[in-house]
Amino acid sequence: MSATLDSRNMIGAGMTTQPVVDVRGLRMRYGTRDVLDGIDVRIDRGEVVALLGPNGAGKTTTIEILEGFRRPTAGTVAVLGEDPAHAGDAWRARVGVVLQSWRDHARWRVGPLLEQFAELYRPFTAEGRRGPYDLAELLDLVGLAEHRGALVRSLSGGQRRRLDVAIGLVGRPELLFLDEPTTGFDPVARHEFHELINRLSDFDDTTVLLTTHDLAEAEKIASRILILDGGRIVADGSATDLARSVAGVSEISWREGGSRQVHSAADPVPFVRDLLARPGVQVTELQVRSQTLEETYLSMVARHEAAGDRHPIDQEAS
Ligand SMILES: Nc1ncnc2c1ncn2[C@@H]1O[C@H](COP(=O)(O)OP(=O)(O)OP(=O)(O)O)[C@@H](O)[C@H]1O
Repeated sequence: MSATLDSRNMIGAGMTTQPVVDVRGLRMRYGTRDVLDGIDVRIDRGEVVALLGPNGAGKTTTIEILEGFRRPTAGTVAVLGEDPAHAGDAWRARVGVVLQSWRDHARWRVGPLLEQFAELYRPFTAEGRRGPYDLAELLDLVGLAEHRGALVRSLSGGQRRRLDVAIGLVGRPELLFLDEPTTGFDPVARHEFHELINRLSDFDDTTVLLTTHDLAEAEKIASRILILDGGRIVADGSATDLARSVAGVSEISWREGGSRQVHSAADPVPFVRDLLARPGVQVTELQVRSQTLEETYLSMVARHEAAGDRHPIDQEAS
């Protein structure tokens, strides 16, 4: 083992590094269909990872396996050092889950419901862990302070989703799973949610794994992006890393002698340097626009579609 320990990976002073999520050779077959076809992923403490992919790519399946709600067909899965399929309540207390949708709790009021959940976590408050959130602090964090006494069924869709996030957070998890967390959020709620995720990872070192179809959201909050397609991870890196791996990533535009010019380059710096160094040419309105994650994503998925491995393998069809 290396003598220098990355502080993100440390479980506590003097303890060894351990990935928060360590998945090897993960396969999932539904009937005759291989939805996950050999996935290897390691996620370290404090990372905010967005899992992207087309509808049906297997994002929810992957997350449900990591949460311990689904057993994989093959592969090894360790989450916070344990196999989620066999981990007990003490492990579950360290993990927060926001599923795609909840349909129960409608007759509860927001405050008592969250207090009830907090009580479930209290017995698992270990030394060095702060235990569940205080209700007022939690309501404030998720923007529900004014709805403390409201019936759950009276909440709007976006408020209901904030409550889901609060339920996932109440035990102050070390690892938070969020499956399409911002569905139904208005732009203000979305912005506040992004700030909340940044705060959790920056100040509490919470590890976050989320799925989303909102690529601008992934670009904004995720330190790392995984793209799942055709049963495999086809891209893994920061939004900038991914953009760099797709040709012609930056668009340089400028005005010269009254006309507008546009050029694409993988690395815009040498091009801009040469452009500005040309004698007698006056360049104005110079702009360099990097490829957005949406453009990168579309290029990558199209590339895999063209390669013929877009869809999970259907054994019967082949
Ligand atoms: N319990 C199940 N039994 C059979 N097939 C299933 C089951 N759950 C999911 N699937 C199939 O597995 C594939 C992956 O589903 P999954 O929900 O994991 O995808 P996803 O990437 O989360 O999709 P979306 O973006 O639409 O939420 C889909 O083709 C789905 O129909």
